[in-house]
Formats: sequence, structure tokens, C-alpha cells
Amino acid sequence: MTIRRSKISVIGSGFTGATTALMLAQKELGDVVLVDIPNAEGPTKGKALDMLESTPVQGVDARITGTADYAETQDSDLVIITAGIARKPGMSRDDLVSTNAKVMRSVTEQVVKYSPNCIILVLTNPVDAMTYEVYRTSGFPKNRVIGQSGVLDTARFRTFIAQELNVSVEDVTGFVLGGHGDDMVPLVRYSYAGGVPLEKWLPKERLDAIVERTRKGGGEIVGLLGNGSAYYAPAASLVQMAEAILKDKRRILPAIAYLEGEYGYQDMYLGVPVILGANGLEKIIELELTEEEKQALDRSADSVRKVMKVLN
Ligand SMILES: NC(=O)C1=CN([C@@H]2O[C@H](COP(=O)(O)OP(=O)(O)OC[C@H]3O[C@@H](n4cnc5c(N)ncnc54)[C@H](O)[C@@H]3O)[C@@H](O)[C@H]2O)C=CC1
Ligand SMILES: O=C([O-])CC(=O)C(=O)O
Repeated sequence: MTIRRSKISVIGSGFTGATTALMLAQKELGDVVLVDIPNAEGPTKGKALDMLESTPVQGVDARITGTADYAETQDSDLVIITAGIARKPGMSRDDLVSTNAKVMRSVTEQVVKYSPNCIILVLTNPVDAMTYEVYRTSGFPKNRVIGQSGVLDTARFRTFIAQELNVSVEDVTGFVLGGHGDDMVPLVRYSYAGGVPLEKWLPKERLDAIVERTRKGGGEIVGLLGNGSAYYAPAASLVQMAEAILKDKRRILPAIAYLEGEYGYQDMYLGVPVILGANGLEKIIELELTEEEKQALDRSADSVRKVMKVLN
């Protein structure tokens, strides 16, 4: 038997990709290959070397390399796609669709060529449609192509609730469903602080305001940064999903999954609660929704379908 460390390739060495690579190494989840286009090869190698040189100080063992050559990604267990363009103030995530769809196709062809058995996590926006594009291009089974949005959206919701109640973020749970757009669906009814439903902690107006801030959470950061979008919390979210898969934790997390009838939707990717483990997406969990919640999810699914139409 040969024991080897997990190999994780992160495609795109920009803000989210580089931050993800560092966090993966800091958690010793495996060796990391950071990949970008040939024009960005120098900075990609430089970032990887700088990260590698932080490992003796941090007391972690992880090889981190930077490259523009996909051959170095060969036999990755997990590939995280962050490549593409990010939005600037005044843009919506959907404005990125045509440019990033092309990037998804070219990146996925290379990923599949060198790592035909990997699991792929997609971050690039508009992420529900981009995950679909990666799924279509890869020809992989649905359990091996998963998108990230819900862990991040839920983290924002939990942050705002914990601030409001002045309690630990650890004791606040939440669930955000739907597409990663301004009509995502934070499910207050399934959210708790210390095991007590949020509706018992806060009046409806405060909860509504926090739901609204969560929906616009990405835009809030875009407005503040001025030249790009969020990356610390997105990277942390990807790493939580990666850890669930690489350690076969079978965590229950929201993720963008391929739906074949679940929640009443067919042939599309949308954020739903799932179990993540060694096979990637192990299972989709179907929650019972009220009529109002289902209508909100339908609106969100319609927005995702509109973006998917551009792809077709
Ligand atoms: N799903 C989510 O929750 C989130 C999604 N995002 C999305 O992630 C994407 C990346 O964001 P950032 O890292 O902030 O952008 P960035 O601009 O800092 O980095 C993107 C990197 O992708 C590279 N790239 C472009 N085309 C490529 C190709 N064909 N092959 C390999 N690399 C390529 C660029 O050279 C650049 O280094 C954006 O689309 C952004 O909207 C960002 C945060 C959260
Ligand atoms: O808002 C953006 O463009 C980036 C993103 O998806 C997020 O931070 O939620």
C-alpha cells in the first residue's frame, strides 16, 4: 500500500485562489498546485513560493507550487476552480457569464485531461450557471461537480445574527438556499441560536433586515473594496467544503448541486442542503418548505435559468 497526501489543484491564482491555497496548506489538507494563465505564471509561482516559505513558521507540511502547466495538476484528488473575472461596483454577478463560461470550458478540458477521477468545486461567478457549464464540459457524474455559495451566504447570515445578538458565531446556525444572487433564500425557520429558533430571539423587522443584508452581502463587499469582490470568506467556505470531502466528514452543508427533480427542479444547478463526503456530493437533503419559502426558491431558480439561457 502506498500512502500519499491528497493533491489539490486551485485554478486561478487571484484573490480567491491564492487565499484558498494558503488556507488549504494551513490546515494541512494536502499538497497544493496553484494554476493560472501563462501571462500570470511569474506572480503565480511567486505567490506559491511565498506561501511555501510560511510553512516552517506555521509548522505545517504542504508542498505548494505555482504553474501555468496543467501537467503539474496530474492526478489531483480535488480541483477548485476560481479562474475568470470578478465583478466591479455597478455590475451584477450575471454580467460575468459570457467571459467566464469560456474560461470554464477551457479550464475544465485541461482539468479532465489530467485528473479524470477528481472532484471539482466551482467558485467562479455566476456560480450556479458556471457549475452547470463545468458539469456539462467535464462529462463527470453529478456527485463530482459541486459549486460553492451556500456556505458563504450562510456564514454572512450567521455573522450578522451573532453581531445582533452579541453571542458567539459558533452558536448560530443558518441555512441559505437557492441561487447565489440577490434573490437567494435565507431560511429563517431553519436557523437557530443556541438551539433556540431565531424567531424567538428577534422581531420580524430585524430578521427581515438581516435577510436583506445577507442577500446583498457580496455587493456590500464589492462596494467597499472598489476593485474586486470578497475573498477571505469565500476561500474559507471552499476550504470547509474541501475538508468535508478530503476527510470524508459527511458534513451537512449547503452547496450548489445538480437537481433531477429535487425541490421540483430539473436539469439545473441550485443551492440546496447536501451531505459532503469522500464521493463528493453524497446526498441531497430535501427540506419541507412552506408555500412562501417555495415561491421564493422558485424566483431564485428562475433567475438562475435566465442566466443559463445565455449559455445555450
Ligand atoms: N461563488 C462565490 O461565492 C464567489 C465567487 N467569486 C468569483 O470567483 C471568481 C474569482 O474571483 P477573484 O479570485 O477575486 O478574481 P481575480 O481576478 O483576483 O482572480 C481570477 C484569476 O483567474 C485567472 N484566470 C483568468 N482566466 C483564466 C484561465 N483561462 N485559466 C486560469 N486562470 C485564469 C486570472 O488571471 C486571475 O488571476 C470571480 O468570478 C468571482 O466573481 C468570488 C467570491 C465568492
Ligand atoms: O459578490 C461577488 O461578486 C462575489 C461573490 O459572489 C460574493 O462575495 O458573494
